[in-house]
Amino acid sequence: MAAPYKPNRDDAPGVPTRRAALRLLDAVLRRGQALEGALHNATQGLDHPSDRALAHAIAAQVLRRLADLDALIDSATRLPLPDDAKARTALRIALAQAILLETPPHAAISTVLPLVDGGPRKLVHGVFGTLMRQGATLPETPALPPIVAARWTAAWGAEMVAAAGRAIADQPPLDLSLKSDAVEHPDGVSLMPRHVRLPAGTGVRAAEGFGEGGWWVQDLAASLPARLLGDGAGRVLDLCAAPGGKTMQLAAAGWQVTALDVSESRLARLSDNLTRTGLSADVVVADALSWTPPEPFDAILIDAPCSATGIFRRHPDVLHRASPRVIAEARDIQAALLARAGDWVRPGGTIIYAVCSLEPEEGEAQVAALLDARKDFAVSPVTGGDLPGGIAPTAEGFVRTLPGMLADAGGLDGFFIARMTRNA
Ligand SMILES: C[S@@+](CC[C@H](N)C(=O)[O-])C[C@H]1O[C@@H](n2cnc3c(N)ncnc32)[C@H](O)[C@@H]1O
Repeated sequence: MAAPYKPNRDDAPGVPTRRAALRLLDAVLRRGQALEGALHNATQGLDHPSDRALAHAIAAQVLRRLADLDALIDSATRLPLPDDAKARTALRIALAQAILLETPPHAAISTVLPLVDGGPRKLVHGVFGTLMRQGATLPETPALPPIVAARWTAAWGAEMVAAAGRAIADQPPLDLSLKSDAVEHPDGVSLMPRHVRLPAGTGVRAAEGFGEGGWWVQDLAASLPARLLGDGAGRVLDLCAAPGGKTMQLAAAGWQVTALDVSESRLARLSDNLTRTGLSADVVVADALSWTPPEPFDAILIDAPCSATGIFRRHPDVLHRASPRVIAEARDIQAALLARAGDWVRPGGTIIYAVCSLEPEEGEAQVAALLDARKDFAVSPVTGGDLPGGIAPTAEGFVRTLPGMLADAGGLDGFFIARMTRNA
């Protein structure tokens, strides 16, 4: 972990926030950290929550529009700046503010120039000035990082890539999962039973019924895996459970839930969520790669750790962190989890395998490998009735949500989900 940051006392107002944005971008783009995970360290020394929020917003906008911002910068420099040059990142920050966050250009550049003190200040000033004089704008539809665009074009086609670009431009709506349709909840659009969709930017804690605990925030796609198990029919293992969105669904549906996760801090959030919603589960802190259950379960839900490229709308950093190495590492853990869990479900029992990833090797390929290796498992095909209107199962009976689906209703995250049963 990077050493905590020490503030520079000579900084003019506004500069520390831009320094924090620079550290955030450095953490994501150079060290492969998650944007949310880097926030605490990178914003040390910013006393006001609004400054921390601004640093976060600037970094998130840069990550959303990185390819387009870089194209602008390259259009105004004779020799391309190296990808990881501080001058390039400083320009990305200044341009994102001036073009996307409505910061007056003089404020956008004057707060950024100190970031390149002792370096190419003149160049940064000159490139920014040139672009502002030209009235630089960004394309209406954001471009994806070229490596992601190439990968997704190969896997899903050009139309999906265009839809993913459009999805980056819009703030996604807020989905709630309800404990039951009878609970108090804010008014919104319901796309399935026990679901409500609210406009983007709705504040959660102030929303109706938060204190009563009748609902929790969960993207519509993320609610599908637990729905596929139906009403409680015995003991279920929620493997990789924290922070507990699916645990709460399963408990609310009447399952006796064992919620296991390797992360103690994330499980603390799961316990808080259970307390707020008045639901219960047996919570186990353990590494699923070494833990063994005392007896088999009736069902297992594996919401496996993954590259998380399906949640790029809310977490644009995933687009830049999901390198081939990261995807390959996730794939190895997923295969090991699936292989172990196969022995933990009773004959006749069900496994749900889910990943919030748009990479086929983490989804379709994992299930194909399991079905190949374990002849005692078969797909239990998902039907249209299990899914929101407008989404159909794949020909194999899986769920594959992609950018572009339900676009008119606000879209949903990218997920792969399979339901399999072990032969009795
Ligand atoms: C996709 S998240 C789970 C989200 C959760 N199911 C929900 O709906 O709120 C994946 C989880 O896997 C956990 N995890 C990763 N490796 C693990 C392992 N070897 N054993 C148990 N949990 C693991 C992570 O700590 C993380 O909480």
